[in-house]
Amino acid sequence: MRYISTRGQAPAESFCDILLGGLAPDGGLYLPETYPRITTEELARWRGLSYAGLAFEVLSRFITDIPAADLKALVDKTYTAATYCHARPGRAAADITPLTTLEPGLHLLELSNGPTLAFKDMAMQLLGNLFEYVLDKRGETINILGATSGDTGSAAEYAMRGKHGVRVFMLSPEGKMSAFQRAQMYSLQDDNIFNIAVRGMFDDAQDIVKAVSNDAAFKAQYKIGAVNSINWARVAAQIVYYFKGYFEATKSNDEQVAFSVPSGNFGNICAGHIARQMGLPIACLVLATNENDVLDEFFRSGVYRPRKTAETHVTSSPSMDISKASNFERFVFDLVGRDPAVVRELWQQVDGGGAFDLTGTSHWARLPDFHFASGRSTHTDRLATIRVVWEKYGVMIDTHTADGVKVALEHREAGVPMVVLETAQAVKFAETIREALGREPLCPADLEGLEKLPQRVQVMDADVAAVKDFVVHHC
Ligand SMILES: Cc1ncc(COP(=O)(O)O)c(C=O)c1O
Ligand SMILES: N[C@@H](CCOP(=O)(O)O)C(=O)O
Repeated sequence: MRYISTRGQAPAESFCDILLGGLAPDGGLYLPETYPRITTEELARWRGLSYAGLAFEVLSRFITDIPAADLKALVDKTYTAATYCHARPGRAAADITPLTTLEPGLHLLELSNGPTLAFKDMAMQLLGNLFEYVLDKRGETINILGATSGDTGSAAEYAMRGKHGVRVFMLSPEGKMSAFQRAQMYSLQDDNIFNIAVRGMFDDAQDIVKAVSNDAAFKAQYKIGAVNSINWARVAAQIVYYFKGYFEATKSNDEQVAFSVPSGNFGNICAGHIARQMGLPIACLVLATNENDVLDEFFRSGVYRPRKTAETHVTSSPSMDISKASNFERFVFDLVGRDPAVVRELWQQVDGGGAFDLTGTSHWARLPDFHFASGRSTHTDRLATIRVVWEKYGVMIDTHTADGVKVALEHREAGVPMVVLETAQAVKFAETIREALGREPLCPADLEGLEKLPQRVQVMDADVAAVKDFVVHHC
C-alpha cells in the first residue's frame, strides 16, 4: 500500500516512511492510493474477532511494509485489558471498547477506557508502539511536536513517556482546557515530556505545528515528528473501532448502522468515512459540533469558513473548540473525486485566511453519496443531555459525548441502530457535570488526587520562532 498527498505534489510513500512525519512535503495530508474493499466473506469472518484480532485484520490492509508477525505482536501488545482497564463497573474490560445500550437502537460505544480516559488512547497507544518499533529498526530518534485542545496531549504523553529515543513537545491553549486535562499533562515530570501553554486557542497551536512541519530543513535537522491526526497512522487506528462498534450493535452483516461522532479536527469521523469506503454498512455518519460549528455549517450549506481565533468560542466541550479542521482536507479530497488540483485551489483560499463555497458545483452534488448528516449543540443542550442520559438510563456521559447524543437524537431513523461514540469520560469535565447533575463525576481510583500533584509547564506566545527555539534548546 502506497500513500499519496491530497495536494498531489509529493512522491508516493510507504506506511513506515510516512509514520514518523506529519504533513506531506507539499503541505498536504497523506491518504492511501486506494481504499481497500472488504469482501462479504471477510466481513463475515471478522464478526466475533477480539479487538486485537480485528485491529490486525484492518491495519494489515494499510500497513504492508511491516512483516505480518511483527504487526500482530505490536497490535496484541497494544490492545490489552490491562491498558484499557477503566471500563464502567460491570462492563467486561476485555472488550476494549464495550457497547452500552441506552435503549433499543440507541448505543454508546465506549472509547475512553484507556490510560487518559479519552478516545485518543485508542490510536495513540498503538502509535507509541509503532514509533518504538520503527525507530529501533532504523536506529533513529524523534522529537514529536504536537498540538492539543485537551486530550491528544495527555494521550500522546502517556503513550510516549519512557519510550527510548522519543521526546514530546506538546502545545496547549493556555487556560482553555479543564482542570483535570491540565493536571493529566502538566503533572508529568518525565525527562522526555515538555508541555508548552501558548497564549491563544488550539488552532494557533495547530498552525505552529504545521508551520514547523512545513520547514523541511528544520524538520530534518531536529527530526520533528507528529502525533496529531495529520499523521495518517492515527486515522488508520481509529478505523478499527467503527468495525467493532458495527459488529456489537448488529446481529448480521445485512444490517446498517449510523454513527454519531462528536467532532472538532474531523479525525474521528474521517476514520468512519474511510470505514464506509471500505464497505462497512454505515447508513449515516452524523457529525456533531459544539458552538464552534464550522463543520456543521459546511454540511448544511456547502460553505467552509474557518473562524479566526477571536471568533472561536471557549466552551464546556473544550476539546472540540476547533475552527480549522485539519482532516477535513482528507474528506474534501474524496469529495472532489481525488483531484489534487482542486484541493490545492480550495486550500489556497483557506490557508490565506479565506473560505470556499461548493454549492452549485458537481462536487456538492456528490455529497449525498457520502451519507453525512450534521448538527450543533450548545452549553444548554449539553447540560440537558447529560441530565436526561443520567436520569433516564443511569449513565454519566461527558460533555463531548453529550454533544454527540444531542445531535444523534435529531437524526435517528427507524430500523437503523444509532451508535454514539463516547469520546471521553465525565471526570475530565467535572465542573460541567456538577452544573448538570449537582454531583461529582466518578473518578477511577488510580487517577484520584491527580489535580493536587505539582505541575510543570512553559507559557509562551503563539510564535513559531519561540517554539522552535524551545525545541532546539531542549534537544
Ligand atoms: C473528547 C473529544 N471528543 C471529540 C473530539 C473531536 O474529535 P476530532 O478532532 O477527531 O474530530 C476530541 C478532540 O479531538 C476530543 O478530545
Ligand atoms: N481534540 C484534540 C485536538 C487535536 O486533534 P487531533 O485528533 O488532530 O490530535 C485534542 O483533544 O487535543
